[in-house]
Amino acid sequence: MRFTTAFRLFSSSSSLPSFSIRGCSHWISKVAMEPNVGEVWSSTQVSGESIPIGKQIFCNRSLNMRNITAVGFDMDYTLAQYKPETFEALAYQGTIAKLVNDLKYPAELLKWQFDWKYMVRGLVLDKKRGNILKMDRHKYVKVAYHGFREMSKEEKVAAYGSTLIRDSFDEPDYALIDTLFSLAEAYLFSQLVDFMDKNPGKVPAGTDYALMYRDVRFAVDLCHRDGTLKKMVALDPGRYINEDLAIVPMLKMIQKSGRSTFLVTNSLWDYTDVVMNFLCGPHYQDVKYPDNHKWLQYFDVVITGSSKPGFFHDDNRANLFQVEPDSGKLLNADLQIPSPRPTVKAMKPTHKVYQGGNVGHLHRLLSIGSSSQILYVGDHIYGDILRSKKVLGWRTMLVIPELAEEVMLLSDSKITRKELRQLRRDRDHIEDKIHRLEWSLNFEDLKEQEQQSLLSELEDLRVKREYVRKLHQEAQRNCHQRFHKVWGQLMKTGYQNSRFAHQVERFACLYSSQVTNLGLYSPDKYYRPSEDFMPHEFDVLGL
Ligand SMILES: Nc1nc2c(ncn2[C@@H]2O[C@H](COP(=O)(O)O)[C@@H](O)[C@H]2O)c(=O)[nH]1
Ligand SMILES: [Mg+2]
Repeated sequence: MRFTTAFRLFSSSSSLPSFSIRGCSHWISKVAMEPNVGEVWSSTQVSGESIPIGKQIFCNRSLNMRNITAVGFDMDYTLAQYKPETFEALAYQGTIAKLVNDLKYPAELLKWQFDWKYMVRGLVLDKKRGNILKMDRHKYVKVAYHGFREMSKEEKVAAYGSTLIRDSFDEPDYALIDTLFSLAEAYLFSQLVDFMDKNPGKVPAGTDYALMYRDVRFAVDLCHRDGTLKKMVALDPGRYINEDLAIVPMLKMIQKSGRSTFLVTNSLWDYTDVVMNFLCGPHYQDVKYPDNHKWLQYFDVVITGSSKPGFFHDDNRANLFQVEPDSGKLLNADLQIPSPRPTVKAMKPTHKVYQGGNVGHLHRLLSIGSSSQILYVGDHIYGDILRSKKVLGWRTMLVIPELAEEVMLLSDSKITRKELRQLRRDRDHIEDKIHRLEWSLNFEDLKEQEQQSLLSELEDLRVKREYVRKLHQEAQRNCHQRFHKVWGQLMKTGYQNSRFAHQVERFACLYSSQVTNLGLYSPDKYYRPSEDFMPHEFDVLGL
């Protein structure tokens, strides 16, 4: 048997009192006694008969919950919704501090401010060119900024317009902003690009955009690993995480329906315990028992330090450790999980907290016969959703907090969108007319008078076309800016689905703004997708 420890988070620092898991109780009881500041992210109350649009669960691929026997959750940005204005700001400040103190960037960076609303998910950073891109589902770059300067159409075409060499826009030359954790680093990268362009002598010698990105990535990574973020969250979770009163009722509902529940998070045990204690209690009534890991009762299996997406790989040979919740000690657990025996229904394991391992371990711990019996809810397309669905065949639900606002704005933009579509049709109509006139003028045997009349009509139409083109462009810009001043609608780029939307469509069976929206539907719900339409069907059916 091998003993080691899970106390990486708090034990590495000397600047704050060194905590043990038991030691955390002093701030837990503080949290328990003092009301949490800030808004409640969601509650169990939904007024009215129907589910408000911002809380609905949308379905890409039909999913009958009756076939699901285990529901699993990611923790960070899924169950725990961080407040970007404090949490991402903390990551931003911590990263700058490391750039200045460890990597010798100029001290004036310490005065920089973070606009947490500027960056959005789904963007792509071009590390070499210092550009931030938004593209459509065909990977055509539609919006592009160099630092904070909008690129002209000509610049975009020069950098990304080649139709012969289609770029994949993937690592290593590009970085995907596919988790909310990346917003601060993307913003800082843009600031540094601007800064270097204006002050080439002020950055360390030999620095280019790609190197700057690497420095930022290194510093962000360190903030997540050395406790810069986690110690602060542990001291005052309510400052960084939205309280969510609907989590416990949702978990209870799933358990009551006879399904297993599990948690698979990349966070280590001590931090997981901090966050889950905050989300699930102990609350005020439990002040006497603040450190009892009460939240564990809502899960059958908890896997921390899972190293997703590697956790989902078949060839992952990571050892599985049992975690002793009170002490945080690790015990090698690989040998103690029974192999699956299809004829004998395995007993539920008495121990439930683990670290590491792989998906095979989890299936055995849950006695899962078929991977399609699992629904996993996460926030990260690559870390949580893509591999679990594509390779394992798990059913998936993606949490997209931005969706709540997006659907509200979408609903407000109905009239504008109708007008936009009409302008587009007008333009098409004029262009077709122009084509017919040009055809007649070129290929038909016309009399002089007829020719003059067609030429004059053609001239009028060309003026009209320009007028409608400008109207359409203006209306499109207004619509774009109503969603986000710079990047527009999360799920669209012009008339096409955005690259992010395309990924959601391909990899998430379900998607919704909050994990707790699951609690608003029957645990036996049959989720059905909406009908698909091809472009010709829109016209023929008048949609
Ligand atoms: N070392 C790094 N850790 C990171 C980074 N970005 C996020 N994180 C940490 O991952 C987990 C996510 O947990 P999950 O519940 O969503 O699986 C959390 O502990 C984050 O702090 C990073 O860039 N480097
Ligand atoms: Mg997560």
